[in-house]
Amino acid sequence: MSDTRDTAEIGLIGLGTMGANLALNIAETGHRIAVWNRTQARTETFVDEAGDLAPNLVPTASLAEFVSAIARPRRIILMVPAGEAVDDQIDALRPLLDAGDVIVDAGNSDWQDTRRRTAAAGEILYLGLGVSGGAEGARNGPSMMAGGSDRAWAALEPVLTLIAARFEGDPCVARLGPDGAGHYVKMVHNGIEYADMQMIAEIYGLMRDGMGRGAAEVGAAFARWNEGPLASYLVEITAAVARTTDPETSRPMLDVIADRAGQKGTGRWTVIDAQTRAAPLPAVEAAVTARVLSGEAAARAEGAEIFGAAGTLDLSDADLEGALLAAKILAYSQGFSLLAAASAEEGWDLPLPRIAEIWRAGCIIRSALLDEMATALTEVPGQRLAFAPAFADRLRSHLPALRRTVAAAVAAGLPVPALASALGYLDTLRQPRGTANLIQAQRDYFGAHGFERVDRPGQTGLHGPWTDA
Ligand SMILES: NC(=O)C1=CN([C@@H]2O[C@H](COP(=O)(O)OP(=O)(O)OC[C@H]3O[C@@H](n4cnc5c(N)ncnc54)[C@H](OP(=O)(O)O)[C@@H]3O)[C@@H](O)[C@H]2O)C=CC1
Ligand SMILES: O=C(CO)[C@H](O)[C@H](O)COP(=O)(O)O
Repeated sequence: MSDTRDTAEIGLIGLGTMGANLALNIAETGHRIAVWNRTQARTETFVDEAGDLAPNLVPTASLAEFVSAIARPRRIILMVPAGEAVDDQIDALRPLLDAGDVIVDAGNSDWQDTRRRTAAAGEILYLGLGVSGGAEGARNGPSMMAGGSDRAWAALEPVLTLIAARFEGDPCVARLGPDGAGHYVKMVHNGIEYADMQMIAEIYGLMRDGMGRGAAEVGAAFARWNEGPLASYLVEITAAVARTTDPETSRPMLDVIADRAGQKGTGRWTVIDAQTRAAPLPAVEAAVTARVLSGEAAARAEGAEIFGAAGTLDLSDADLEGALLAAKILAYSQGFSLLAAASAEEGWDLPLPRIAEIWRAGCIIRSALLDEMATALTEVPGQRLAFAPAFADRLRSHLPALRRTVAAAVAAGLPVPALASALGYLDTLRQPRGTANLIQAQRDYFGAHGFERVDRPGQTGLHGPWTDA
């Protein structure tokens, strides 16, 4: 390739689904961007197909050429799979970089890896950047959650602001805290995404299996709901996929796709992290479990043989819409509660209203509700979103629909684990005297674990006068 020294303002490594689109997005802002990909043929195809944007791309054939093509201080975005690939890429880059250069990890890295890499970066600056929006978002405007030092952020803020999605002119990007804070928020975003997708899938299952509706009818219902308070990217794409026909068989696409969902890890990480902080997200747990059980096709077939088929449902569209809305609010509320817990524990001071704001456009969980959530989180900082007056009102209106839907599904034997868990979460939070007194009695009975009495608050380690069972 020709001499490219210092000809680019920024660089990007990893021209896969996200990296290629992000590079084109940056090129479109007028920035010249150097690109390098492990498999060189991909770089060549990428530039060949870049059309009018090709003059702003600086293809490079080696890592050394890539680094020398970028003006100093260098800004280098990594868009490669999380884990070993990121460490390997940093190790390969490090000897080629100078103090003050910035590495940006824009993949879905584990936030603790980002914390470790930030600490090890020395004179190289490090920014952990959660990017949401899939291929379309990366190309036309993602939502981005940054974690790192002020210096690292200052180096990237101008270009990230230019490429970000905008909600009424407000760019959907922010520095949310130091080191792993950005990747942490992206992880929780993905946890909410899992719950949102699972709840939508459960509503689809009720329509398909309990109400005998075909994919086109399902698509029409989601399209209608997307005009109301449920308006969101995930509801919109659900309507689109349900209405798509397989060109090979002329059957609905949904009917030809195997019912086995994959996962890369962020949902599972969210659940594990939440449990370690005693800030559980049952709706996300249910969604992760459902993805795992979706892989148990043989067991599900055997279960159907042993226990028989599910029954039918008598529910209105209004019930299904209200159920999805209430459960969705509860899932987002659980996510924000986890962010609040992590913020306090890690000393991050996460700006929860700003997080809701930068999720209003560009990201996979964007939803009409997020603008209202940003306001609610500003008005009642630290409060559970579900208890904020605007959302408590919405929940009071739609909980009867969620109850009718869950009750009917349970009675018919149709699985609604995420919808039911959202309801169980709220019902637990509205039970002034819970049932953990019995748990404590049992623990004391079998293991002398002790309990506290209601009439002697603060005095712990008391034991019961248990007799043999
Ligand atoms: N797809 C999505 O919707 C989203 C993905 N992400 C995250 O973005 C990151 C990239 O994802 P995506 O673009 O989908 O992935 P792809 O699989 O499409 O692309 C991966 C890219 O990384 C390169 N790569 C893979 N392994 C290595 C390695 N060991 N060393 C150097 N380069 C490597 C590949 O190069 P090669 O051509 O040689 O294989 C390719 O360019 C991931 O962390 C993902 O979780 C974040 C948000 C959304
Ligand atoms: O980050 C994303 C969206 O926000 C990625 O698409 C991610 O891969 C989704 O997670 P999973 O693959 O586990 O479904």
